[in-house]
Formats: sequence, structure tokens, C-alpha cells
Amino acid sequence: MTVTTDNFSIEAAAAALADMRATRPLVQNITNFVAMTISANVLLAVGASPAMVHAPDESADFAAISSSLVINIGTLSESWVDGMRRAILQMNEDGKPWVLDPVGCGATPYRTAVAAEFARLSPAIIRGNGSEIMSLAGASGAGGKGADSTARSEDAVEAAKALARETGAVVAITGATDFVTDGTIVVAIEGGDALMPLSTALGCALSATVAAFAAVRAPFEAAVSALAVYAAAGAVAATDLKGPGHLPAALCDALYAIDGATLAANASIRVEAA
Ligand SMILES: Nc1ncnc2c1ncn2[C@@H]1O[C@H](COP(=O)(O)OP(=O)(O)OP(=O)(O)O)[C@@H](O)[C@H]1O
Ligand SMILES: Cc1ncsc1CCO
Ligand SMILES: [Mg+2]
Repeated sequence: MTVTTDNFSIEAAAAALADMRATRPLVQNITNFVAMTISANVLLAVGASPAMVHAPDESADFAAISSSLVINIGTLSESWVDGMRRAILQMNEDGKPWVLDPVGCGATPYRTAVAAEFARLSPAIIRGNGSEIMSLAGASGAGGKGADSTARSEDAVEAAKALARETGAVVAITGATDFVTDGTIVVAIEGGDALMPLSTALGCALSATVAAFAAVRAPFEAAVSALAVYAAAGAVAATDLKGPGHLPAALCDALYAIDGATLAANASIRVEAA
């Protein structure tokens, strides 16, 4: 795909959503224990078909039948990393897209080393919070508070551009404003709600959603479309909630119901730099 600013609009995101739902892609998730159920529910609600398959003995075979893959290092251990590696290599051999969510990158040397190894294995898209992206880009001393970001997404844009250039991946940073870059163009997405970081693993479920869109669009447009859909659904879901407790369920309801008009009314996309 030739990247032009026409690819980044609410209309383009709505069309990507329709194509994704029509395809109902099989998305393989190798994700953390915290995120599994909400990720599967989010994928089902938005219109994809999730499967959580991580064992080293079957992860590559499952990758061979999946449309896309998300690798999330949230609760990693040696055998999980082995399963991840095998699935990644299969996707790369088959030329299919996979998304890296470098949860907690910077928190421990092991986590940072695994994230750095996977970032070098040609992910189509890397999606993380500000602290994770800064750490993965090699900013010294960067790293959040475990899985939570201590940085604003704005402050990670330059790191994201450098990471995109170094890895060839499209890099998405989430926060109050989301940003997506290929190292040259930067697209900002507004929407969501301040309650979202108070409900665990919504970022992880977003990375899974990005993988679903990557099954039907090139990486940059897939990331922007998925983030816009999620931003709009998050804003809708948070309306009338008393706190974060019911947010995951409300988010699934909003993702299930979202259409072009709701998307346009609750999220915006702007091209910041080209
Ligand atoms: N202050 C905020 N206002 C609006 N939306 C927000 C805010 N903070 C986060 N979000 C949204 O929440 C979603 C998850 O992003 P976040 O940056 O919290 O992920 P994360 O830190 O990786 O989460 P987790 O690791 O718990 O899965 C994104 O859609 C993002 O736009
Ligand atoms: C809380 C938490 N700890 C490890 S993974 C995870 C889910 C959010 O990333
Ligand atoms: Mg996260």
C-alpha cells in the first residue's frame, strides 16, 4: 500500500472495520494471564475470532492457520517465550502480520531483553504505552511502574519514530492521545476516557484488536483504524459509568454496536507530520 494521508480518516477506519467483520479473522493470541479473557471478549465483540494458543508444541502449527498473531509479554516465562518465538517465525515464513505488545519493557532486564529480541524479528506493528515505547527504543532509564506508564504518550513520539525506523514496524503509543508512526508520518487519534487505564489489560485487548485489523489492512492503516474504533468505543462505554468496574463489559457492548456514525461522533484522526 502506498501511504498517503487519505488512508487515515474516520471513513477509512469504518471501511476497515466492515472488512474485518466480514472476514472474521482468526487471531492467535499469546498473551498474559491477566489479559486472556478480556482480549478474547473484545475480539469477539468487535467481530474477530480469537484463540489463545501458546504451547511450544503447537504454537507454530496454530500460527500456520491464523490470519494474524499478537505477542504480549505481560506474564512471560521461558516456555512461553519459546512458544512465542516459534509462532513468530511461522508467521514470518508465511508472510502474515503479527503485533508486539512489550508489556512492562524496562521493568526488569529479562523483560527488556525479550522485548528487544522480538522487536528485531519484524513485527508489523508494535503497540505499547509511553514508558514501554521509550524503553524499547533504548532511552536510558526509561520504564514505567511495572505494566503502567509513567510517561505521557506525547513524550514518546520521537522514541516511537526512532523505533519504527530501526525495526521497520509501525509503532503505536497509547495514552490520553494515541499516536501511530512509521518513522516519517505521525497520526494522532483522540477519544477514549480517563477511566481506561484504571481497568487492567484494556491496552492488551487493544493490541489484539490491532492484530485483527492487520489481517485486512496494511500495518499503518490497520493500527490507526483499530485505535480509532477503540477510542470511540471507549468514550461511548465510559458514559454513565460510576467507575472502572463495569468498563470491560461496557467496552465490549460498545465495540459490538459501533458503526460509522458512532465512530465519527466519538473519535478523531489527524495527520500531524508527514
Ligand atoms: N487518559 C486517557 N484518556 C483517554 N483514553 C485513554 C487514557 N489513557 C489510556 N487511554 C486509552 O486506553 C486504551 C489502553 O491504553 P493504555 O495506554 O492504558 O494501555 P496499557 O498501558 O498498555 O494498558 P494495559 O497494560 O493495562 O493493557 C487506549 O485505547 C488508550 O487510548
Ligand atoms: C497487571 C499486569 N501485570 C502483568 S501483565 C498485566 C496486564 C496489563 O498489562
Ligand atoms: Mg500494556
